[in-house]
Formats: sequence, C-alpha cells, structure tokens
Amino acid sequence: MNDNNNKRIAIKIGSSSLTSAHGEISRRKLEKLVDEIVRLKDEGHEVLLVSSGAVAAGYRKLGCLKRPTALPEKQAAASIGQGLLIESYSELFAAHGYIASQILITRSDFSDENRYNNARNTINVLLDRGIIPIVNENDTITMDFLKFGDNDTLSAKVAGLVEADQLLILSDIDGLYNENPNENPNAALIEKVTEITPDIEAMAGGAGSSVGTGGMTSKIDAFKIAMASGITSFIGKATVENIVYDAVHHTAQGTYFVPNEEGENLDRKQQWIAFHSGPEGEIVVNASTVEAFVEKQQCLLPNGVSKVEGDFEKGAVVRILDEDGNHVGLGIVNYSSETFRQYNKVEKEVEGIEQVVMEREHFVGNQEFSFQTSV
Ligand SMILES: Nc1ncnc2c1ncn2[C@@H]1O[C@H](COP(=O)(O)OP(=O)(O)O)[C@@H](O)[C@H]1O
Ligand SMILES: N[C@@H](CCC(=O)OP(=O)(O)O)C(=O)O
Repeated sequence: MNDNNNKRIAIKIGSSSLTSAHGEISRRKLEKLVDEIVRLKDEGHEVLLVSSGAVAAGYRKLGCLKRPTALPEKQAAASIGQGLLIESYSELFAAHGYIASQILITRSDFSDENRYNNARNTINVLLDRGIIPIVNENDTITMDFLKFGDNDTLSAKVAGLVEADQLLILSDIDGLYNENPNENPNAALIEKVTEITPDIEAMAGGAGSSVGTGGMTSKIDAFKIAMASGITSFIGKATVENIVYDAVHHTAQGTYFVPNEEGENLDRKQQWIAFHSGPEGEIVVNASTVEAFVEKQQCLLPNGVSKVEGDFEKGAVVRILDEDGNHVGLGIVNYSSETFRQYNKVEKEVEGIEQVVMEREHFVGNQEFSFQTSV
C-alpha cells in the first residue's frame, strides 16, 4: 500500500446502498460498509463520508408509503431520516472505537468564500483527530433552487475542498457502462476513463432505483469536478465484498477516473471560483485578448475589455466571454463594472486603473459546470 499517495479518502454512499426498499435504514448494508471503512481507518487512512439516505430512511416513519415527491414531505422525511442515519453510523463506528461526526451543508455555505474556507478548517480538525466526518446536504431547510441537488457532485466538491487523494462513489451499479444497463442488458463495463468526452457523457442515464437521485449523469458531473481538481475517483457496487479496501488499492471491479497529469489541477481558490462562486457579471474581451490571456498566458489589460454586463464590485467573480458570446472562463476582476464603463467612455483614461484586469491564478479557463439542482 502506498500510504502517502492514498492517505485521505472521500467516500460517497448512495441512498439505495444504505436503505431497504421499504424506506428504512438497512442495518446489514450499513454494517458491511462501516466494517470496510474501519479497515481503512485501522490502516491509517483519513476517511470522510458523504452519505445520502436521509429522505429514504425517513419517509416511512413520516407515514408515506413511497418516497415523497413534494418538497415539504421530502424535507420532513429528511429531518427524521438524517437523525436515524447518524445515530446508526455513530453506534456502528463506536463499536470499533471510532467517532463519527455530522456536517450538514447548503450551497450558500460554499458560495461565500469565508464560509467555504471555514468548512475546510473544521473538517481538517476532525480528520486530523481521527474522527469520521459524515457530510450530507441540509435537506430539511434548503429550498430546491438553492440546493447542490445531488450528493455525487457534492462529494466531489468536498473531496476537492479537503484535498482528498481519492474519491470513491459507492452505488447500486458496478461501474460506468457504455449504455444505461437498465435499457441495454448487453451494455459493456468501462474500466478506466482518463478524459470525460461528450461520448462518455452521452453514455450516462438517470437513476436506477426509486430512491436514487442523479443516476449516472450526476456521477459523471462529479467525476468531471474531481478530475479538474486532480483527484482520482472510482465508481463501484456497494454490496461487493471488500469494495472499499479494493477500490483504494485499485483492484476492485468498477470504473476508475484518472486525471491526466498534464491536465487542469485547480487549486482551492480556483475550485471555489469554478464550482461555488456564482458569477456576478460578464466581461466581453476581444479576440487578441483571448489569445494573449488564455492561450499565451499574458496579462489581461483593460483595453482588451470591449463590453461589461451587470453591476459588480472589484473582487467579484465574472464570466469572461469572447465577442461571439462564447464562454472563455471565470475569474476575479480587479475593477468594478463602474470603473470599466468609465474607462471605455472617457477615452481609456481613468485615474487608478492599472494594468492587470485579472491575475492568472484567479482565472479558470474554459469550463462550463452546469449541473442539475433539484432532489
Ligand atoms: N451508463 C450507465 N452505466 C451505469 N449505470 C447507469 C448508466 N446510466 C444510468 N445508470 C443508472 O444509474 C444508477 C445509479 O445511480 P442512482 O440510482 O442515482 O444511485 P445512487 O443512489 O447510488 O446515487 C444505476 O443503477 C443505473 O441504473
Ligand atoms: N441528500 C439526499 C440525497 C441526495 C442524493 O444525491 O441521493 P443519491 O442519488 O441516493 O446519492 C438525502 O440524504 O436523502
């Protein structure tokens, strides 16, 4: 085992891998996964869980016969199920001498950079002290349009936040198939992906069970985020014996997503810009600026900005477009929209406007991350 390379492991477990078909926690499924996670802990790994299952574990006790679809019922079910889930995890880990902790987050916690960094500090303290943090979206209080929406992309974002060495997504399927296996029983398993191309995206379909949420589509979105953050990830079947241990050691059946070493490796600030910030406006830049700034990595100068959309302050994240409206990237601007407008109006001479519109380390090129946001 290579301890140094695989020290910090993030594991996402889907609803169907934790609950029975009748809307209850499956003690047997949970016990099996906890036992395998304990084996990693005993080997010295730090482990963070992103666990789904709050709605699936709670709807029956709320009096619903199947997983509710209306928001208030789902939120009420999550309020019951989340407590039960954490209680079960805590008991099972405690039997092996480990402590579990609960972290519930909403998208707005991450869109504020200070709160984002604060979450990281908290999780790092827990991991450093051997605790197993268990993350879920705060389903009970989050409105649909403010949601991360699925725990697949949430797990990749949290893995990036804490600089995990690996992300394992455990599901009810043993990997990515070249077609949705629900629709084509002859679909073939893909063992390794080094780049998420449109062909790979086209393979992914929706959820397979009545409790699953994002299906393979949100998992591919998650792997895109993980790869852009330089994290190797895996998807495999939660019920397979020793899946956790074997996946960490790259011997499990499933699909591994391995980032290209020369590819993008967004640091934490760039991850925040790309996945969490939410741009506040747009700047349109001319063709020679796209070439100079993006391709040749030169400075982005004020006279390259031909148009500004929206109202934003200095320090805001903005979307950069070319003059044909194509997305060029996202980044933090050194001037407000007001200053840009004045500069363009007053013959390019505004006091205080200096040379650089955006620092390179505050720019993320070319990636459009548009994910679904409803559970
Ligand atoms: N190309 C594909 N390869 C594998 N599974 C796929 C594919 N397209 C769609 N799926 C479906 O995605 C399901 C897993 O997602 P989901 O039901 O959301 O599970 P979870 O609760 O673990 O997140 C699989 O059971 C399968 O039915
Ligand atoms: N946050 C929700 C689960 C959202 C989700 O992504 O579910 P799943 O597709 O089962 O991983 C819950 O705990 O019920």
